Amino acid sequence: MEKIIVRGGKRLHGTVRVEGAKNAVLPVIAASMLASEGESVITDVPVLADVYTINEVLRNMNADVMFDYNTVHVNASNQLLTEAPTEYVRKMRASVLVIGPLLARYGHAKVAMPGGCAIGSRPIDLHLKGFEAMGARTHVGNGFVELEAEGRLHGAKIYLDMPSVGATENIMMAASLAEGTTTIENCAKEPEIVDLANFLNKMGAKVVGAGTETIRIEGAEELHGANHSIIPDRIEAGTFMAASAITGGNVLIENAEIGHLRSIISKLEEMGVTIVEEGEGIRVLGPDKLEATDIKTLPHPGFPTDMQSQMMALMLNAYGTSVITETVFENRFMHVEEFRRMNAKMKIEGRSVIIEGPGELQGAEVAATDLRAAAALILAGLRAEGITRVTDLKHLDRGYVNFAEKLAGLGASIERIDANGDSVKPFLHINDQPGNFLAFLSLES
Ligand SMILES: CC(=O)N[C@H]1[C@@H](OP(=O)(O)OP(=O)(O)OC[C@H]2O[C@@H](n3ccc(=O)[nH]c3=O)[C@H](O)[C@@H]2O)O[C@H](CO)[C@@H](O)[C@@H]1O
Ligand SMILES: C=C(OP(=O)(O)O)C(=O)O
Repeated sequence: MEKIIVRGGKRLHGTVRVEGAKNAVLPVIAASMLASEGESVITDVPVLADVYTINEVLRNMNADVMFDYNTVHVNASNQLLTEAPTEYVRKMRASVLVIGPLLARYGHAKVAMPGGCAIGSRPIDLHLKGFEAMGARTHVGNGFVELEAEGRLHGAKIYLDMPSVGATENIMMAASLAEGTTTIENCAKEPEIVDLANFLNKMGAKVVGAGTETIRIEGAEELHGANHSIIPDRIEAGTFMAASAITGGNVLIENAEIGHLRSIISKLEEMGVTIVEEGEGIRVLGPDKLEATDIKTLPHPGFPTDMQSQMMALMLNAYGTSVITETVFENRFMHVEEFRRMNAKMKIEGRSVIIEGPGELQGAEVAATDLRAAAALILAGLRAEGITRVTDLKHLDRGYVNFAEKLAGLGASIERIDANGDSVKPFLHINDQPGNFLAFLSLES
């Protein structure tokens, strides 16, 4: 099993560049299946396990997909299969995003029911309600969800009980090819929603209002391939901001979009971190002493749940009492137990964690319980006394490109090793043709 070994105590300094956003590229690749003619060329694509997974999902449904360095080419003009391959759907929940495009284009989609995961039960009832309002019939059974529509989907007025990112994206994609106008009220407002809307519009769709509480989509007769470059990853940016802050460092984060990072910046400033906007990005200067603060995760523009565990690592080192309240997912505190192995003192009360800081974090062997927990444990290791070993790195590889390498480039004492204790080379992207996916997975932790 691969591990990341961190020796705490180094202040980070230098420059790091943020990749394209995982949570933007996955829906954009799914949306490329809506094009009945032409190729989509998607640039600034991060080389992540999740991107390989969605590419493989599309290939298994008969789309031509090529991943060359940071560019994905999709040609979906072939007749596509309407059943998504279960082995890949199981790897990644975002695979449910193929339902909207398939249903809109062919009136049929069958996908394995995504189960819960380490952060909560994560149902897809809001996606299904939206499709039903547009004329689809849904059948859930034997571990699958199957949707069928007679003829074209029709536009509908859809109100989401909560602003689900995935439901907003899935419904937006389906509505882009439906007959008539769809409105989605109380929709998600994340920057990744805006990025998807921009891509759909380049494909010939008519989507207005993305980034606000109501999106209006006028369905088009057909859509074509388009060129699109993916927005920077605000969660990767936030994670490196936290890394600089926790080590009292001085790091310039290039390609960070400040407008997407307001809630994170505001909390870091409350903790005594200095943030300076520079031409090339955002400079983050960590203080000698972090101050306690409180955080409540919320849909955008509130504080993102995907930064909750990284901020917890900071709070463990902050002076005073901090409280984190998680309102988006009902079970996103699995990392608390792992932090405790590092001597962290914290108490879970319902949906909140109370931290009396600063603790004296000690290095330990800890397991990444999910993607962001993996990053958070590494951040804690940067500040802990002694050596921290982080296992279960398959989670990390879903969402961070060469994370250990990038931190080492900033001066961290960090190394990724394999089961024999040999150093693992950073992942160099290979031209991703069918089959190379397995080469990537062989790097598996
Ligand atoms: C690939 C991707 O973009 N993933 C992001 C996306 O996940 P995802 O799209 O799955 O997250 P949602 O916004 O849909 O989920 C938010 C909440 O709504 C609930 N819900 C959602 C759909 C539904 O039909 N019914 C329902 O009850 C979920 O269980 C959760 O409690 O947004 C999350 C919230 O910002 C982020 O943490 C994930 O990183
Ligand atoms: C929860 C996350 O992703 P996903 O929805 O793909 O599990 C994440 O990016 O932190």
